[in-house]
Amino acid sequence: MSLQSIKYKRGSLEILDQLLLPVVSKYVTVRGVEDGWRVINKMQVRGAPAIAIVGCLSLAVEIHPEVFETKKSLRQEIEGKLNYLVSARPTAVNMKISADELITLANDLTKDDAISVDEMKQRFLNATEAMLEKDISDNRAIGANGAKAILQHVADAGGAQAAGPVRVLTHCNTGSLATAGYGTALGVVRHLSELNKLEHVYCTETRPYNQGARLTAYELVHEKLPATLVLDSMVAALFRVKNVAAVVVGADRVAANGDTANKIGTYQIAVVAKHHGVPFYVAAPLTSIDLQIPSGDHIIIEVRPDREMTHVGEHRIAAPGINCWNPAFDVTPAALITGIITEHGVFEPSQLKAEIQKLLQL
Ligand SMILES: CSC[C@@H](O)[C@@H](O)C(=O)COP(=O)(O)O
Repeated sequence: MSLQSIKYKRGSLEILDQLLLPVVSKYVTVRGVEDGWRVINKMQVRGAPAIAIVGCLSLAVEIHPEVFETKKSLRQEIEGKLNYLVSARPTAVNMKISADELITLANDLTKDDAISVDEMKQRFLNATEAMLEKDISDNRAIGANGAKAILQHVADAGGAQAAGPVRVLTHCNTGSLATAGYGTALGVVRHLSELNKLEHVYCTETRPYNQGARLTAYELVHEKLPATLVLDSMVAALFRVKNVAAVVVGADRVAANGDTANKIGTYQIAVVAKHHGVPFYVAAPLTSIDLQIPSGDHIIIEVRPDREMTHVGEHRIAAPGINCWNPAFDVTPAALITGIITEHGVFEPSQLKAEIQKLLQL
């Protein structure tokens, strides 16, 4: 059974505290929006899809016992609190996209005279809860599409791994812990394994928060997948000697031109992959794609506290007094990206906007 980062039933929400993993496995109760904002901001829950789902469900558990006199008061609460939740972490777009969708729903229901305030609340709860199932089914589709694309690329290129199984590299954590389940980039790895086409997966440590060493490694060991941890500084050496067939990473925000913000260190892996001729894939659900911004220059990069660099847990590792720069994400230019793997297919960055507009009939 895969790990469960989010436990929800109507009126009750718990998240697996990712600050304590892999040493302690403990669930934290999220009683409402204040708790939701805090667990996202402190990174007790993290990963773009999980941030959005926990944020929206924190509002669902808050609203569940409340009684609203009017649809207008319910709508105001939904809009105000969702916009507040968007401010917990700025780079990932999923929370913003989900908030906008739910606010639109609340506005439509407010205008519809045939719907009572109680029905409006039920419809809002149903829409929020549907995010859990949808995320898992999207991830399964991403896994299948990504595995197919990687195997096809390897077959087209010929060479040692032409018939698979393949060796892949991933960065940060994009698995069950970062989503409602299955994972995005890690879903691709999982699907390769289900096809018996995964020879080995390498995961980076992902300094400074160590999502790779603490979380991805934990998931890979849990799933008994053939995996090896490498330090972030080892990627070039790894490509030189280990015959890696592809890189697959997640995304926090993909701009309309395909530029992709993801965990700090992603950009340098893409540069090194280009040098070695290794295809570089981004796995992202449509909820991570921001067609409102033309390029990655418009993405706000979250800068995290120095302490995440200077300390590991309570232990100081950096010289006291040194200045720190700690951006949590970087932007990989579209030119370095082979394909963007979505639940609807794999798109070249230059085709992304047109393909999605076609899908959404914009
Ligand atoms: C499916 S998770 C995709 C991204 O959110 C992931 O790659 C990442 O960068 C996570 O960053 P984090 O700071 O741990 O929230």
